[in-house]
Amino acid sequence: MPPRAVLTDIEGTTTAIAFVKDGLFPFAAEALEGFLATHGAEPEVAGLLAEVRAAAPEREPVTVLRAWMAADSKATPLKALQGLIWRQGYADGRLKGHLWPDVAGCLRAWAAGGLRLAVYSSGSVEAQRLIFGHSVAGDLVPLFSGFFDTRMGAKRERASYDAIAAAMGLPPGEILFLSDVAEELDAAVAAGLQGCQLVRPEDGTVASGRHPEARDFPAVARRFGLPAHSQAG
Ligand SMILES: CSCCC(=O)C(=O)COP(=O)(O)O
Ligand SMILES: [Mg+2]
Repeated sequence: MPPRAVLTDIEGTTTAIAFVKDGLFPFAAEALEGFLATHGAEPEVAGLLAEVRAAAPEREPVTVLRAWMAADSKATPLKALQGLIWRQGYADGRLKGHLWPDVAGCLRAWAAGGLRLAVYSSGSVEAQRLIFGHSVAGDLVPLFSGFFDTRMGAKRERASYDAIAAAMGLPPGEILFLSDVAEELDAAVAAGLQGCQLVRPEDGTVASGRHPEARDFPAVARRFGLPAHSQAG
């Protein structure tokens, strides 16, 4: 059945892994203490620090956050704080959201063709809106009708995809999930979604052999009968 909606991952799927690991993560790491000193008492930040304390009550929150960063943990309060720190960098132009050149044209063509588009990333909803809102291809946020992060559950858990399909109001089988990570696709397919692994050799991703594969978004379109991408980018 041709998909009626596309749910996409970000890192490794729409966006270079290097942009996240060598750009976004160090930006947040360098700014962490200064950000907490300036904004730590604000309700949103204080609430996230309370979540950190609840997760690891025996240590200082900043120590826990540093350990999570070092481990590339997908802990929800860390991802939310990173999103808040990146906001300033996108606003003043120090950050520009990377997208592979094949991505924006396809997203525009798919939305114009009537597909519903949504994002599911370990990056917070704020971070998702920032990367697509300040992308190298312009503001793509209006193309999306849903943004989902780890508040829906972990990306390798089937229940997260059950919850996202319910939130999108579509039968799971009508949603195509795109990711570079086979374990995320395993969970999505277990929930009944269709899945396709983005295997971008220039990003170092490796095919699992367990899912349909595509090297870029036009190849996804060909494989799943989606509208062809626009040359306008
Ligand atoms: C929203 S851009 C930052 C992505 C991020 O923080 C991350 O941990 C990567 O997660 P993804 O689920 O997009 O692979
Ligand atoms: Mg990914």
